[in-house]
Amino acid sequence: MSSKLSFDYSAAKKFISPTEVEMMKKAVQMAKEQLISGMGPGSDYLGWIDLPINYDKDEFNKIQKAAEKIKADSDVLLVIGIGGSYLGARAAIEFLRHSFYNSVSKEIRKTPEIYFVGNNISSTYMNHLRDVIGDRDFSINVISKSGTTTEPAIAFRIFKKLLIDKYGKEEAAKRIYATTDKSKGALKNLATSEGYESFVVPDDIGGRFSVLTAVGLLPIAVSGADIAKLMEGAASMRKHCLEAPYEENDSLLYAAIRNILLKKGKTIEILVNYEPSLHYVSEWWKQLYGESEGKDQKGIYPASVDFTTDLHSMGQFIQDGQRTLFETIVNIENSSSEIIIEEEEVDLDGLNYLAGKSVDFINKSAMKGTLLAHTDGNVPNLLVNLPMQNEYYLGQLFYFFEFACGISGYLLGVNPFDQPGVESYKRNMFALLGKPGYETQREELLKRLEGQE
Ligand SMILES: O=P(O)(O)OC[C@H]1O[C@](O)(CO)[C@@H](O)[C@@H]1O
Repeated sequence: MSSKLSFDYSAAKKFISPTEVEMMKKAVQMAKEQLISGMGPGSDYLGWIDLPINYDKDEFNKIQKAAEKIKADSDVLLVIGIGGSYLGARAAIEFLRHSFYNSVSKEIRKTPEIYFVGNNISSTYMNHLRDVIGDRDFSINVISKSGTTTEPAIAFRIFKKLLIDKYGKEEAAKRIYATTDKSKGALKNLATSEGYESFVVPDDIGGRFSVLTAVGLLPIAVSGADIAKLMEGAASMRKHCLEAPYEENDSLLYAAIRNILLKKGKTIEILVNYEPSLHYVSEWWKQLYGESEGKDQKGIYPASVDFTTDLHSMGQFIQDGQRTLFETIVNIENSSSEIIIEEEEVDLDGLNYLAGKSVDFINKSAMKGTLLAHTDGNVPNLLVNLPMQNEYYLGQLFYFFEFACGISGYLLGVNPFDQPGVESYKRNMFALLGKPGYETQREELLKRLEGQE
């Protein structure tokens, strides 16, 4: 077993020549130089680079204390946030904790149930969540870097009322934890005026790079996962990313290879897993790469599948559809639990040939077989190997993808740290909702919508 995450593109060698990898070296090194010197575009948002060795220890202790209080006084924690203020925490909790975290008995889980809200505008979802909370004790961690995002603001208004109705204003304020900008935004103002305990999203860390700040760490700590180990893993990967030479640098090579493949018309990258617990890691990764690279009419479209589940739905397309795809498999080398297939006296289901084999061995065989089949179908397959499913290696994985994302964005010639395109839908939504200041756009949009009827 290797002691760190490793990137392996040996299965894709028929699509990529050693010369191409060598020829990318200079560009990658320049991108790295730009990134770490802060000379590239978006350099106001590079706080994540040194975060794993440079984080605010007082804030970290405060997070752990708050987590202990929530664990002690709440059956349920609501985590309100969207995008980067949601996906990292959910990815970590689903990856690190029980597959049925909220449903398993409290004796096994030992920590509060955790539900995510404010990541959609569905009244059905929110009403159903009220049913789940029932009359149990709960707390809220509301997370918004800008403090002005509509989805979490709506959910917060609704669930804050529930909390106040249950506990009264004063006690409710003690059960609200706000993670936001240190000085500005509606949420910060509310937190200050109501006296909520607050945590800071540093100015120089964008939402999608914020999982290792209080944004991710407070909910992750409440779930019982070890956030110190998570930071340790990220710190070890930071060292590797910064110090390992190009030829041995997993993150630099991943950035290089995906850009080589893009130049060959592989415009869609599918992140693949064989463990359901990685589903939200893929969702986190999609925002990281989608918001960072998809601009100026450029970028690799980040998609994801959960195998073997999706082999029975998307498998046909990947094997045989339009040849614009490549796959990156996140492979957990050593499964954390084992089931052995038992022999049955009468082999009615025809599975006795598997007797004595572990379910993980079967899963890995499915992975290897699929990798070869997809490669034969002209879909290059890359591998990101994680030795085990724990906090340390998840910290490595987060940092590995973040660093590669910065490099890859610069290779592509975009600013990987802004997201101007997200504003378009917001402007239209505000205009249609009649938000003050959007009167002219409202008229125009209403006319356009009438024309469509
Ligand atoms: O933390 P905030 O400011 O509520 O933003 C949530 C998400 O919304 C976006 O700003 C896009 O609108 C993402 O970049 C961000 O992760």
